[in-house]
Amino acid sequence: MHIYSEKEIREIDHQAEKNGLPVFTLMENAGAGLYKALAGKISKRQTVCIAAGKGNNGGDGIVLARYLLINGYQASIYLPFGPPDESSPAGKHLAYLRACGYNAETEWLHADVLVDALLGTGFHPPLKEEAAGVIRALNEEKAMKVSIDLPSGIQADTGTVNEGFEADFTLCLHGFKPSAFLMPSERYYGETEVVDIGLPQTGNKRVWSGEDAGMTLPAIHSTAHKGTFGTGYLLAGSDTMPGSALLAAKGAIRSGAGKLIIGTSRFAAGAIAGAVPEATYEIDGFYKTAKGKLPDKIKAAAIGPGLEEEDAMERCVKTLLAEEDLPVVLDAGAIQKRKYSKRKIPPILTPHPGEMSRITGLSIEDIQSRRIEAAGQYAKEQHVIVVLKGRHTVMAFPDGDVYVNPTGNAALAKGGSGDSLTGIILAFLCTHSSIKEAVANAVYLHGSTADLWVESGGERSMAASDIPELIPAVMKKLEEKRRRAE
Ligand SMILES: NC(=O)C1=CN([C@@H]2O[C@H](COP(=O)(O)OP(=O)(O)OC[C@H]3O[C@@H](n4cnc5c(N)ncnc54)[C@H](O)[C@@H]3O)[C@@H](O)[C@H]2O)[C@H](O)CC1
Ligand SMILES: [K+]
Repeated sequence: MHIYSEKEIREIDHQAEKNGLPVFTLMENAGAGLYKALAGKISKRQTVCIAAGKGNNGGDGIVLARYLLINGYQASIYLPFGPPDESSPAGKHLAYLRACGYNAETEWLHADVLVDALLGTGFHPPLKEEAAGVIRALNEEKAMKVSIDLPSGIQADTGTVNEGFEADFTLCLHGFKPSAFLMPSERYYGETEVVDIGLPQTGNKRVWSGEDAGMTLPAIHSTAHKGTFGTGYLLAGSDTMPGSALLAAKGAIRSGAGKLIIGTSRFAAGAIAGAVPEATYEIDGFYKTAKGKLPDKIKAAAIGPGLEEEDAMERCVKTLLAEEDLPVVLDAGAIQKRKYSKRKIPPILTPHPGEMSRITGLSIEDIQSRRIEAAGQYAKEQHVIVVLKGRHTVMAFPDGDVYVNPTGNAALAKGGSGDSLTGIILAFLCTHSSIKEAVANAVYLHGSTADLWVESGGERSMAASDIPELIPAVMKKLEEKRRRAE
């Protein structure tokens, strides 16, 4: 399930045209694919009105109308801005439809099913008043509402919306557009489905699906012992925030960390040791690491939950990053504005939008309106892995790959939920051989705990401490997915 920006879609179309597959043909494929997807959702008793604009999005709607009519559906076409230019691909498809003998054009948009083919990736704000009026009229209709590619009035790449078609579902062509994962634009999409139009998938941005997680979760062999996966080192918790270390540690233990050393204050160790008897403790590990000392033979490290930014932090991070082969997660207090040099294993930063704003200098609003782009840019520039938390957590890698997480909900919007995520990532860095898969699966698993919670509990009531307790059931589901993928 790939994600393409407007620019990428334009380049893909251009390449296809150059290589012999013109937009006219892609439009034909789009219409046929849209028909297949839509026919399963509607009946021949229902009337379908396709509101088509003058661009290629409208052309897709015109081809869809032909397939519906050929197959006995009651379809009509509404052209509020007039017919497309005769020489354009959409204009040629309209001429072909007319030549087939169908008199489908109407001035009447009332129907059981309304298809929005007004504006697609070619829309650039501000929305003209004429188009806004049509979108408003469509929204007022009581009908099943379907958008082609993206809801009209929504931009492909940003989440900002002034006025848009409110779809019940959207049939996305070739792949998703970033705005399907941004707020508030996401709300206008309704349910989404990708329609294949015969082009190879070439992008480096995609949704990290449950299938991906199942395929990449490592198997546990019967010969495994506590040392099989190596030791995780967690630098977390302080006298005032001992709970952060607890939440991260429990996340790590429940996610399969064989051995865990927690570097924390004496007070915090005393406060949490009873709840995490599996771990060993490095008292004042933070200050020891700041002085250049690390426990022997650690496989991965995470630093930040429950730690304040202070002078020793920079020295501590420096010690960790000096170990070229050591995967390191930087969270909370360890996320500061700094320059990273290229490293064999890129540091993994887990900022929420506020922290992302602090380290990039961009406003939170700007980051949120283009999360995929903002995370991707920082990851490339700084040679780091960015896990930009929030709805649809974005994972961006220095090589340009970006994964968007489909799991999770507002139940996770609580203090402490990020601490558990850090622990889960730490455990997965120990158990996975691929850093990318470790990060993506950890984020997927973390979000899935909230999805499981809302099956029986209210979003509001979930606490961060519920996350580790929900991991075993979610892990079982993932393990089943893994077995099915074998
Ligand atoms: N590879 C693919 O995915 C393919 C997708 N297809 C479809 O093509 C559209 C994009 O088509 P394009 O012609 O570039 O643009 P649109 O149809 O989205 O829009 C052009 C249309 O919109 C008007 N317009 C632009 N901005 C505004 C505004 N602010 N207010 C009002 N009107 C505006 C403009 O004047 C034009 O009339 C993509 O979404 C897919 O649906 C191809 O069919 C095949 C390949
Ligand atoms: K549309």
